[in-house]
Amino acid sequence: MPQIAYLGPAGTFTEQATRSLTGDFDAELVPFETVPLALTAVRRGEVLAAGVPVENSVEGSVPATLDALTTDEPLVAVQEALLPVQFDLLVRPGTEQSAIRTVASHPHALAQVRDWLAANLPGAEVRATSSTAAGAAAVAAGEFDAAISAPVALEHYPSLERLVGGIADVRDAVTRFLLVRRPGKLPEPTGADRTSVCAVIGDEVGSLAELLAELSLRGINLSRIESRPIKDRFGEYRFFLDFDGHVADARIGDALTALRRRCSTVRFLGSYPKADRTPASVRETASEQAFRLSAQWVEDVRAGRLA
Ligand SMILES: O=C(O)C(=O)C[C@]1(C(=O)O)C=C[C@@H](O)C=C1
Repeated sequence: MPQIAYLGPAGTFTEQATRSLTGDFDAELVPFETVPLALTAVRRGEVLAAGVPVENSVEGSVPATLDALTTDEPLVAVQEALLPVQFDLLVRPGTEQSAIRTVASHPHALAQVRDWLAANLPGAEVRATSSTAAGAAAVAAGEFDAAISAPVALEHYPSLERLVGGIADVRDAVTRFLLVRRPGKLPEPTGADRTSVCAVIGDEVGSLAELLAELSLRGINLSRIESRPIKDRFGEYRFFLDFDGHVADARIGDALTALRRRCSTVRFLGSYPKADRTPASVRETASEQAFRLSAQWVEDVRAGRLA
C-alpha cells in the first residue's frame, strides 16, 4: 500500500485534506512534523506523495510550503483540494474559559482567529505549535491550557473536550491543499485544470509586466501571483504563478515556452484538475484548433507550400 506524507500529528486539517485527496486509492497516511520534512520524504522516495497546505483565503499563502517546493529536487502537484476551515477550542475537562492562560495552535490558524481570541480570551498568551493538532497534543500533555484545533482533532485526543466550536473570524474561510509527488506521468487534461510554476525574472524595467503579458496575450487566466524572496540575494524574488489550463493545452505550452525564454529559471510545479472543477474559458483565438491551424500555416510557408 503506498504511503502518503502529511503535516501531522493526526488530527490536522492537512490530514483531513490528504484523506480526501487519496480517497480513490488505498494509502497509508504518515505524519511528519513539518511540511519540509514531508517533502524531503517524497524526494527521497520514502513515501509516494505528500499532502501540503498552500494557501488560505484569510491568511494567504503558506510560506513554508512555497519555499520547500522550490528548494532541492523538483516536485509536482497532481491533485488539489479545498477545505472549509473553522476551529474548535479544545481544553482538558473541567477547564473554564476564564481560567485559560495559554492557548496554542499553528500560526496560520492563530491568524485566522485573531479577532475571536482578542474578544474571548483577551488575557491568554498565544503560543505557536507546528500544527493545530500539535497544539491539541500539547494541551493533552498539560503544556498549555487550550488549543485552537481542527474539529477532527477531538477524535484523536479523546482526553480533551470542546469548549467552543465553529470559531472563525471569517465565516467561509477555505484552505487549498495540493498532493505533490516526484515528477512522472502528468495527470490527464480535463478542461478544468490549473498549472503552477515558479519563475525568477531579471530586475529590469517591465520584466514582470512582460511575463504576465505572455499569459494574457494567449487568453490565459492568472488565478494567483505571489512573490517570495530569494533568500541569499536581497531584493530578488521568485514569482509563484497559478493559471487556468494544462501544460498539454497548446496555449499553455506556448506560454511556457515564452516564459522559459524570458526567465532565468522556471520551475514547473504541476498541471492538475482544479478542486472546484470550473472549466477554463478559452477564447476562440487561443483554442486548440486555432493553435493547430496557425502552426500548420507556418509549416506550409516554411515548406514553400504557400505563396
Ligand atoms: O495545522 C494544521 O491543522 C494544518 O493542517 C496547517 C494549516 C495551514 O498551514 O494553514 C492548514 C489549514 C488551516 O488553515 C490552518 C493550519
